[in-house]
Amino acid sequence: MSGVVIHDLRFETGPAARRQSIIRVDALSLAPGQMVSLSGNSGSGKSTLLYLLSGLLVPTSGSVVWGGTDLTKLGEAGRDRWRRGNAGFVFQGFHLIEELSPLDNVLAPVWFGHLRTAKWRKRAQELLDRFGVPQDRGRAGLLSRGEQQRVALARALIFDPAVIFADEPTASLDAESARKVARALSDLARTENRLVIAASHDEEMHRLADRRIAISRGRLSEGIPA
Ligand SMILES: Nc1ncnc2c1ncn2[C@@H]1O[C@H](COP(=O)(O)OP(=O)(O)OP(=O)(O)O)[C@@H](O)[C@H]1O
Repeated sequence: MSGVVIHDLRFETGPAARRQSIIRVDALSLAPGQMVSLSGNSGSGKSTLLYLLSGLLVPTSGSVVWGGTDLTKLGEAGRDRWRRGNAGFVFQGFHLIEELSPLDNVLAPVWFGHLRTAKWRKRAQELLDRFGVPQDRGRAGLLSRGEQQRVALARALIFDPAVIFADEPTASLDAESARKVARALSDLARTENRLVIAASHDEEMHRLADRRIAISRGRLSEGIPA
């Protein structure tokens, strides 16, 4: 995976007479091995850009090319396939199945993909160990919020994705847990050559980022976040 190259990306909403530009990026490329943070006020377009980059949203025009694959040329099934093979997701609200154990949460993508659990169990355990998640407390809902987000990180990594999309990954955590998650994301980029793209309001995330992109009303600028 050689990162992403974007050209003339536009995302607009509303009827023709009242067209509203939500995202407008003339050119941008993001290389692997980096954590890229997206900052900006609420409603500036951070999540929309993540969705466009991951093919969850289709732009009005423009291209999003990942290592030669233009997501905008693929249908929904093709984009799903690309995500399964290449992308992991981390969200502010964890999106765990609280009734299941941490291990079963990490294995959930394996079940949804109709793959053999036995083959993935060891990797799931190793990922939980790596992030220091206790596995002796029953269901995931009983873990602290920081631990829950680390389970979500382990789950995002189960298929060894080249890119991780994180939407406000530290927003609902206390300062210490937030620092741990921010450092883990930065490590995943720098030491494992993944591309981490994180929308965040958290200064620590921006401080640890290799590239900082500020968004204001859907337009990007690089450097010190707003
Ligand atoms: N499909 C859509 N139709 C209409 N408006 C949309 C659509 N998608 C996004 N928007 C608008 O685009 C703007 C950007 O939203 P987005 O969620 O990307 O902002 P954000 O920077 O992630 O905000 P926050 O920090 O609050 O999560 C908002 O005004 C939102 O209402």
